[in-house]
Amino acid sequence: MIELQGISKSFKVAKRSSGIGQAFKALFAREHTTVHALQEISFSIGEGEIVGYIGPNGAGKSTSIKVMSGILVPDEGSCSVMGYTPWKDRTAYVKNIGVVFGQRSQLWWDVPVLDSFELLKDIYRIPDAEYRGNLSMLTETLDLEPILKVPVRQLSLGQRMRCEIAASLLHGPRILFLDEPTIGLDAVSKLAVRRFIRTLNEEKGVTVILTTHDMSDIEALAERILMIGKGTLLYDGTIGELRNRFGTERKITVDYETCDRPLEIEGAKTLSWSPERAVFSVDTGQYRIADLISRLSGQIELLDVSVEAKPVEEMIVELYREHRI
Ligand SMILES: Nc1ncnc2c1ncn2[C@@H]1O[C@H](COP(=O)(O)OP(=O)(O)OP(=O)(O)O)[C@@H](O)[C@H]1O
Repeated sequence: MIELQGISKSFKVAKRSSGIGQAFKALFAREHTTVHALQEISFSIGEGEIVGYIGPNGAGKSTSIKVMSGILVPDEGSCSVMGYTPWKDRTAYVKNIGVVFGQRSQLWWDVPVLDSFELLKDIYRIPDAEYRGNLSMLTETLDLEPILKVPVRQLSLGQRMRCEIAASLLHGPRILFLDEPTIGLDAVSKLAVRRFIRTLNEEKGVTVILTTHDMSDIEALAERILMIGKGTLLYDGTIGELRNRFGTERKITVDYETCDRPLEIEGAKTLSWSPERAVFSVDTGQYRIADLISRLSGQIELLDVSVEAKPVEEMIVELYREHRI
């Protein structure tokens, strides 16, 4: 559905010098530097996938989204999305995609949300019946009824984001590009946005490309991760593969009434112990967690047990460190 082959994009940026003398000189001979935002990026994404596109600040994520959505023309390489070259066949192409930039609005600030939607209906030339069907589905699933008549500038960030997502889907696109859609949202709004994206993907088969710095977004939504750093693609794999790459260690925390001696279980290394709680580390490649818990419960009455893998956030930080980005 999406195919990028050797995409590169550079920006020429004017050098800023300090001091009045330097600024005067720059009026006549401005110096430039080149920022290589994307360097020979290649990947393909299949229909119905949800892909997490991650990387540290300035890695090239937004530039990639802009190339894929046809806003930017790359210097080199080819990009085909549903058979279109995004920056060439723009008018026909944008009917097939939805784009949300979390940091920027596509809604008109001073008019009620519904008026913005009507304008988008005209811009995208959405047939009446299709518009009404999509609007009613989006109003219900994103709980927009109470805010449809409110001007955008009066909305909270969470309310606005739900409207932005609806706006990007009014024309029923097959692909949705989301650039930091949960930035600044509270926990409840984040969960609502994630639930909606998941349902959209499962029920309508919409392909989703999601950039975010929030690794819990990635964990909740993306099966596959593309990681970019300094303009280069550094990792392409599933979260499961990432977990295996970082080992099969799991942390087991057990709570019990009281126990006056450290518990010892074959196959588990004790990380910490107190009369009410013990924490073990287990290699699940060698020992089954169920066996360890059953051995523990044979020794002591357990009140609570939790099993944790290394958080995705930590794995990603290690991956960034490995690649020195
Ligand atoms: N219009 C532009 N003019 C000059 N430089 C740009 C422009 N757009 C992006 N860049 C540079 O290209 C590089 C990649 O930027 P990009 O916005 O794609 O990163 P990002 O991964 O989305 O970062 P962030 O997570 O901070 O949003 C950065 O060094 C940025 O300064």
